[in-house]
Amino acid sequence: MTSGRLRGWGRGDGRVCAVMLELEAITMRFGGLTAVDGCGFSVEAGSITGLIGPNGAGKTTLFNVIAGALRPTAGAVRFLGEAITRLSPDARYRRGLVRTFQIPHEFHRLSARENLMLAASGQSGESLAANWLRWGAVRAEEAGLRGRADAVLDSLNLGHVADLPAGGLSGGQKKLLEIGRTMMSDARLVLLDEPAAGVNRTLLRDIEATIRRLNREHGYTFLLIEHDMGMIERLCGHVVCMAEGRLLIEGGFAAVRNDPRVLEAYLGERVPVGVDA
Ligand SMILES: Nc1ncnc2c1ncn2[C@@H]1O[C@H](COP(=O)(O)OP(=O)(O)OP(=O)(O)O)[C@@H](O)[C@H]1O
Repeated sequence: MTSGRLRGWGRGDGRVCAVMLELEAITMRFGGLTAVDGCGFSVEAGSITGLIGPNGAGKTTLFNVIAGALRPTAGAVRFLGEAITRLSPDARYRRGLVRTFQIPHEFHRLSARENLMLAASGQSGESLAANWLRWGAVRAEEAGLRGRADAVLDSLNLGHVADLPAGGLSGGQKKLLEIGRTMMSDARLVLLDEPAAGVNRTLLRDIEATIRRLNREHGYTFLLIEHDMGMIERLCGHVVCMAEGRLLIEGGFAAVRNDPRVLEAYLGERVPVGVDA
């Protein structure tokens, strides 16, 4: 069962880009350790692409390079046809490249609703001058944001925790809140880091349904790191497998699952669910 619907994105210059993200020979070294070693692949617009690989394969490091938290030692990142390797994480976020974290990064004292309102980029309430000069407009915008945050919370079945401090939510609810934050931004590509980790079965289904809905109805493209192969199989039309910093194989889930190199890469680890030993 795949999403994998191709959808081009207007680039603003009248052309349509079918490739959302291109990684060209990315290398990331930490001192003497090469965490990512000449890794390159593309993510198609409208796809849900899975990034798998054994522990230490370099997946999270690659996410950090894509999101701009790390400047690669070598290689280039292109987003919607534009080189973004030197852009800050903020500039990437404003272009619609949004990431979530394996361990959610909520503001734990703020309510779930306030966390979402903060995620909406570019509201005039952020500017002191705007607060003084256009008080009425700012208030109206805040009311609009509040309504949008409540609608997002409702759609994630989190309406009942809107006023609670985000720090008190369960692990799964925090993951949903992270996805909710992407819904408050103008996301085009969402990088999801282990959305299934530590989440119970019911919430896992909610998270999967949300990802599928955002992909189909809102046109979000997803690149997701996940060790839960059931989730990868159910969601991802395309799978990329890394090992020891390199691209090992990419393709449909079944082809990747049955590739002997993948089984060998996972040797010595718990063979992932869905991969026949
Ligand atoms: N900031 C850092 N400084 C030094 N080494 C690092 C740093 N970040 C990651 N590494 C190393 O780079 C390698 C790749 O780590 P990374 O976290 O990217 O792997 P991963 O595929 O995401 O693993 P996992 O599935 O276990 O989360 C590991 O050997 C790790 O110890």
